[in-house]
Amino acid sequence: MARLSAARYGKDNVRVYKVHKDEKTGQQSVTEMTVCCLLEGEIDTSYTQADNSVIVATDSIKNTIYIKAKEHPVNPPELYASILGQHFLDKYAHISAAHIDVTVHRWTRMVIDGQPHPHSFLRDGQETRNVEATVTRDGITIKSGIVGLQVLKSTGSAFHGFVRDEFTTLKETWDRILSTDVDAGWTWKKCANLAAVQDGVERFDAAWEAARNITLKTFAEDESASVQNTMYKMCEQILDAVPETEKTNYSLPNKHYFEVDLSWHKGLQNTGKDAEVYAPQSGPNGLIKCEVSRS
Ligand SMILES: O=c1[nH]c(=O)c2[nH]c(=O)[nH]c2[nH]1
Repeated sequence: MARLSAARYGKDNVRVYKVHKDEKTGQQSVTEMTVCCLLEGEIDTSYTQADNSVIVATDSIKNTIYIKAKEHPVNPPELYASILGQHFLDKYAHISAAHIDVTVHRWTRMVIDGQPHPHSFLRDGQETRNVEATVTRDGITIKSGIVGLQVLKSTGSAFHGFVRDEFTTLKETWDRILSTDVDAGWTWKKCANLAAVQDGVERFDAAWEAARNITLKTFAEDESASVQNTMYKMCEQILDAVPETEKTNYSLPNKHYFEVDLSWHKGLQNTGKDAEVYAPQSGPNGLIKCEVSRS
């Protein structure tokens, strides 16, 4: 016997752009995001009995994403995701959960001749601001984050004292390059309803800015003993800075840069204290993850 033990469906990769035109100043602001919206509920018969009467078509879900972006603010993304998810619960009695993922892409205002340009923007990096909201009739859980923020420090990182045995070839180092693509998240205490998300809505932008600043400052200033220890310090500070969060997490690849021994060529010294030219590695890479909660 088979049993449908989990099911959700919806539209993924819905790309949305919204412009805000300030009539007074003539300044325009833009937001570009990619949205995924998946629904759960009493939809089992659509899988098990070909009963399409319980299906809100994924095409209609896509339309709803655009309509809600028109009717409501898309910033902060935590609010837009909550509004969008709440719509599906309010509209369809048989839907019990809406899972909304929003990925916001960077469009940073250009500065031309020292002045912020009123309507021109540049993509300054692949970094995105990410939100995962799960809306149910019991409340709204939101996880916010940063993905794809690429950073490198050319010194101020060590790695020694690790297990040495018959499997070990890595040398200990007191000075190495540290580089990663930051994937950071912070999970908010559950909101009872949409009004609770809206109440003090500025906390979402403030938390994103704090988390980003903490990440960069700690990465730059920490005399890193390991990726593990540096990311833990970041997590602790985010929990301190954003009291409405219950846990925080990082997932950091350790992007290796190998020294190149060039001594075979006319005795060129390029290792240890003489290292200047390195070979960046595309893989394999370390991958270090953690989640830190309030005790
Ligand atoms: O910061 C690090 N953590 C590790 O677990 C590890 N493992 C490794 O080979 N290099 C590093 N660096």
